[in-house]
Amino acid sequence: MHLQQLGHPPRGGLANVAAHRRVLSTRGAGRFAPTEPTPQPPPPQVQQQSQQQSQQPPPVILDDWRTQAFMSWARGPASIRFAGVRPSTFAGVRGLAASSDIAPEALVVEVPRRSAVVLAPKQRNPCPDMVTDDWWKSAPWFAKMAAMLLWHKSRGSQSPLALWLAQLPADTGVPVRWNERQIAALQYPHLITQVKEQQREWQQLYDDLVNKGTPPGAQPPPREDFIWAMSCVRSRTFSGPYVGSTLQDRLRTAGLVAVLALGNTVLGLADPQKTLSAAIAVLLFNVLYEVILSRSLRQYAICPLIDFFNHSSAVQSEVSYNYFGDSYSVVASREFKKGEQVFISYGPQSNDSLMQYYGFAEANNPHDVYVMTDMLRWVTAVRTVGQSRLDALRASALAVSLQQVVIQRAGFPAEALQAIRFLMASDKEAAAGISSFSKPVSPDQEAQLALVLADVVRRELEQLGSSLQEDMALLNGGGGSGGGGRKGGLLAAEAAAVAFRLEKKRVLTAVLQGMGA
Ligand SMILES: C[S@@+](CC[C@H](N)C(=O)[O-])C[C@H]1O[C@@H](n2cnc3c(N)ncnc32)[C@H](O)[C@@H]1O
Repeated sequence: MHLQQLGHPPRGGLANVAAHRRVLSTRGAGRFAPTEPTPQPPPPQVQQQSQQQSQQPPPVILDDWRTQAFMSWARGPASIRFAGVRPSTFAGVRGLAASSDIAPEALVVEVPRRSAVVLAPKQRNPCPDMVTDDWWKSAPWFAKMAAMLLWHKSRGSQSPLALWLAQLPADTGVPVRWNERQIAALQYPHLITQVKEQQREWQQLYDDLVNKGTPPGAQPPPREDFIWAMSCVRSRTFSGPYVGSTLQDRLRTAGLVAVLALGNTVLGLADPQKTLSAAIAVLLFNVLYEVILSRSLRQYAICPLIDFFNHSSAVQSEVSYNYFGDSYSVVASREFKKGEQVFISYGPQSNDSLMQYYGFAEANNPHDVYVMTDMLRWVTAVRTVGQSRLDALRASALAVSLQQVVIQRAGFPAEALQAIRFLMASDKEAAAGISSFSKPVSPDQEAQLALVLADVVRRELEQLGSSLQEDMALLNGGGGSGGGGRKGGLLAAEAAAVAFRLEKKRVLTAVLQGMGA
């Protein structure tokens, strides 16, 4: 069975597993759903960026004791199969480097489910000594997985996952763990609002755990640990539709039903014909129930070693679940040369979600957008709009079309264009009603519209607090980045914020260039 990574078409894979693979996606993908305009081919600078994949900094092979212990565990007790990759750092960021040439479609990593942290739908509370069943039932998936992680951590070397846990990053680099000043450095109201909401939500989850979710006699984990665990979960989990029971579980159920049916027949408790029909009915019901169930439910998994892959939107390799092998795997989507970083795709994610959930922004990300939180403010600042026209817009179906406007490099959403055409129209034109502005009214009005849009984008750029050039100078000043988290003399959080806001400015600049402004 094949699950789809959000936005990615199913791909072929190893011949023997392809038909039974399900592709999983990283969380966070798809939360942000631009609706308009129609996707365009990537602009030239994006294609250039994709080609630059091979110009990655050279890998520095990781051979510290933690990595060595983890890799021995992976090879040994965890039975993780991998070929042609080794943990390395690239300009200070850990990832997986090709240790030999990797052919397209080669199996790169395969992790048995038993060596992964998996959350299946309706899973019973696996850590009742740490969280109550009531908390478990009401907590969101990532809080449950965080509790599982902390439970394993609390068992120290007793946990089968101890050597994997030991090498998780202490600083996940995500803005939910930043202070006010660092968040403000993002300069982008849309993400600032999202991060602050996330901080409130996570605080509430922790308060619930402390006040209602800790069993009598147990100590809740420290707040910092809980927040750290949730940020690890959100940046390392893949999810996909639930596949129901594993093949092994189904065979076990079938065996049990067969034994019961045989017992019944041998002991003469029931007519063999009826027993056979009942057994078949039970098995069919079982399979059908799970097939129906699996359509609406999701499974979540963090797979050791697969969680070392960094993201690139220029590759298509995905994480898949192999039903017959009961394992998760990554198959190379293209050739990787020895020494290159082997990336996977976390899905077609904008920098908003990459920043919020993973703590980085991708340069020239083709899926990036700019969400303008209050476009009407700029429209009315750059052109005079009569009050009655504003009232008519507010009373129409397009009332919110100039709030949270999702702007792509390719342009503006159709509803926003329609609303601005209506605001700019003469009284005579406007009398035709707002619905008549869904398409260009006249070449003159379209020319006016383009001028307004260019002015709006310039206004937005002007109030961002720094220019694209200043951000580039900040990032490049002093050069280099380090594991300790400095880049161009900036601390990791500041560097990430500057890199992020630079990309937002690139989106707006590309919009201006696209309009010839
Ligand atoms: C699944 S982990 C990948 C391995 C991770 N670099 C590590 O050392 O454990 C996801 C995290 O890796 C980092 N990451 C992934 N892709 C990246 C990229 N293209 N550039 C910079 N950091 C990236 C981010 O910190 C993200 O939260």
